[in-house]
Amino acid sequence: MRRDTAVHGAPIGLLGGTFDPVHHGHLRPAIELQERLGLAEMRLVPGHVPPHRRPPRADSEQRLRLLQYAVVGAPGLVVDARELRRGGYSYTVATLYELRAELGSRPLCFVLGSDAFLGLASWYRWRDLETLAHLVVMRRPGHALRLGDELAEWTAARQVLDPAALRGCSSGLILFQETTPLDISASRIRRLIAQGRSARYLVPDLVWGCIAKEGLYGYPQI
Ligand SMILES: Nc1ncnc2c1ncn2[C@@H]1O[C@H](COP(=O)(O)OP(=O)(O)OP(=O)(O)O)[C@@H](O)[C@H]1O
Ligand SMILES: O=C(O)c1ccc[n+]([C@@H]2O[C@H](COP(=O)([O-])O)[C@@H](O)[C@H]2O)c1
Repeated sequence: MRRDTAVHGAPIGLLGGTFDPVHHGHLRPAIELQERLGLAEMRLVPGHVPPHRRPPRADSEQRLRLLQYAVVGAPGLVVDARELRRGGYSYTVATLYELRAELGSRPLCFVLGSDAFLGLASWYRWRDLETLAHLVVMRRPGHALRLGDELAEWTAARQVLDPAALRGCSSGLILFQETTPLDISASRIRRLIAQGRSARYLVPDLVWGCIAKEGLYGYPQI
């Protein structure tokens, strides 16, 4: 934990994901947290090969393009493609080590949905994460937060209720946050498109346009 380190600069938020494709369920909570937590920016960090799931349907360049369309006109949201450049499995701990080396003592807030948080104890070197970043957990509709004993105990020792606490140290705290509940998932979007149905308004219009233009996820090409 780095609770005693002097910190410099406003916190930076990191929302890691497969983003296959990015959707409003990522973007609206991301911008709410960026504003509420006073983050200098919220970086969307697409993974290359996800460690804990099947490979994405769209390739890395396609998912990156969709993300770049998604953040047009949203100055608080930034795309950070380091995991795509690094290649291989996208272990969060490796990404956070890189960022910590670049950003010194600045608070880092790794944001994840409650579904991802439930699996935290299976992540690669998960106990190192607290030495590198705070964790901010957004409640995801349809995913009750029933933690196993080990994760519940670990969480209780680190949880804070006041978002301002994250600004006072570089890493090591856990904050749960309510964001606008949007029951949207990338898998549902992929399923809709594969069935020849519309996923419009679940994603930004520019993202939908790119999916259609590039024929992603089985979108019919005329
Ligand atoms: N609707 C949502 N509300 C809150 N958090 C979300 C939502 N959708 C995704 N997240 C969170 O965003 C991060 C990246 O999610 P990811 O890219 O895997 O999207 P997904 O919709 O969960 O994809 P899939 O359906 O393919 O599993 C994860 O931490 C996930 O919990
Ligand atoms: O580092 C790990 O072992 C690890 C295991 C599972 C998920 N993650 C990260 O958690 C984030 C959300 O994952 P996902 O599968 O919901 O897109 C994303 O940044 C993943 O790289 C990381």
